[in-house]
Amino acid sequence: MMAMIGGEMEKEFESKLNVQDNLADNGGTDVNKAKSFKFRAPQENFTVQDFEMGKIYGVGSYSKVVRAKKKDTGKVYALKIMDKKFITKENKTAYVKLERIVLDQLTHPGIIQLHFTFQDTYSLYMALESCEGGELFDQITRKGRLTEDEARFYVAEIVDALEYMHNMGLIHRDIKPENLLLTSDGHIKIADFGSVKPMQDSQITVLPNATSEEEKASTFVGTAAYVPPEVLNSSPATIGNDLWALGCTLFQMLSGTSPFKDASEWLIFQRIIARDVRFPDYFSKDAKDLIDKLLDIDPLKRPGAGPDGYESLKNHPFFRGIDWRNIRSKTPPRLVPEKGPASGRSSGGDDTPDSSWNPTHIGDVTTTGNMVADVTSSSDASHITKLASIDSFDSKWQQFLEPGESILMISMVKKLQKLSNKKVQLILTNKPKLIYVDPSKLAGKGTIIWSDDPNDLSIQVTSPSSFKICIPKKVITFEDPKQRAYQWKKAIEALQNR
Ligand SMILES: Nc1ncnc2c1ncn2[C@@H]1O[C@H](COP(=O)(O)OP(=O)(O)OP(=O)(O)O)[C@@H](O)[C@H]1O
Repeated sequence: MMAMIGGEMEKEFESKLNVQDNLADNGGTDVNKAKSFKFRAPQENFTVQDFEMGKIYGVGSYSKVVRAKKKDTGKVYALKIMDKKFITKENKTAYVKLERIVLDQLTHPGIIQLHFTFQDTYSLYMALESCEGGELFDQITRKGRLTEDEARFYVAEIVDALEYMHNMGLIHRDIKPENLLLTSDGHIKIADFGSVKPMQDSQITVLPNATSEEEKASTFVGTAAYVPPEVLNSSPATIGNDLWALGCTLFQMLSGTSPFKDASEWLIFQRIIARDVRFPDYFSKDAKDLIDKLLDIDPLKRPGAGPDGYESLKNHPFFRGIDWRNIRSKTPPRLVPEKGPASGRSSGGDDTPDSSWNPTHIGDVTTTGNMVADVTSSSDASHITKLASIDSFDSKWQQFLEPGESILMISMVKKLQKLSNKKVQLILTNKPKLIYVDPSKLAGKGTIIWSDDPNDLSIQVTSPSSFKICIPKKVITFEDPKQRAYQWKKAIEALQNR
């Protein structure tokens, strides 16, 4: 019975995702149409049993990325796992296809490489080059802010990769510190190509129907804080989008926060449209000037987007001394490791045998499809947390909302308790409602009773990353690694005073 259901699902999914078939009947006039296309990164017949699953690198809106070591070769990959049912239900097939086909055609040391793909009844798997150094975002958070030399190193590597990508006719559209990953030795790799947009004259082959639902509905693609003003005014995407986002990213490296920060997306958009940007005094003249130019309201005036191409960007005084031809041979800034139980672990080379590997944590395909276990959250290898089964894999927070209710703010935070700290998803809705959810079990863990009266509900910020929510007879302490404590306070108080 299970097999039949699985088989049906696979067929349905295949019909939506079959690249070769789509290409074969392509009669459209798309600029990037292909009569025949062969993937470079092969579609393998592997199964999850061929890998030893390790820690979870991160969770995206429709995927989970897990460290996975191929048993026969010992090679380590970042396995991006996507639940077919979820992707189909959420109309994300266009993103998946696009990311797969685009990554397949890109070869640059500053861009994450796709090694191979495979699938089973429930999931699609993309074996990506593993970035052991984590997100640039976390380096900024851990260091507070970067020195100008450190920022210059990272921005130069990003510029080098963007130049390649833009020359290939691709706009990334979601450049931000979370999508800039670091290798174990600290070099930058651009990741997350789900929002990519090929230009008219792109050298990249895409599918004729590779337009996402959001695109068709012309809602904006990307991340609120890094989106340029013209996109908010529904102008078509240009490479200027990425250059604006680069300006925001440099600002964030140097200051610790993005330039257009506010409590809600709507307020952020107001700031972007007004180009309400204020430079801290400690930014150098050159850094201010470069950011100011990258944040030009006119996308064509942003350095890199004008008629002289990338020369005007690379020749900017901020980059004085950069040897653009040998950029990847320079020594990267020191990486600050994560604090906590995992920090003592070797974050070193992909081939380093890792004592936390445990043969018992391989996916259980017999009962639930695929289960993966997080073995690195504790040095004790017997501590194995089973993650949500594939059915609830990646399911969104929507299930905790009523019809018409929408999320105003959401953060993966730590709820500090006497004996143990719990990771929870804290959600504030427009109802207003304040709840926290267990992200792995996808179970509601608590509701903080709402009151407009600050005597019955108040929020105290104790540092940029920690805050307390005070309700009658109870104080709940949270830690937000993304340092949004003040934003939480602002958002809750704004709702109380609405
Ligand atoms: N190659 C990789 N090596 C190491 N970690 C990775 C790699 N690719 C992704 N990650 C981590 O996994 C997380 C999830 O990645 P994914 O591409 O699925 O989604 P995302 O970019 O975070 O979100 P969304 O899809 O919602 O835009 C990332 O935030 C990143 O921290």
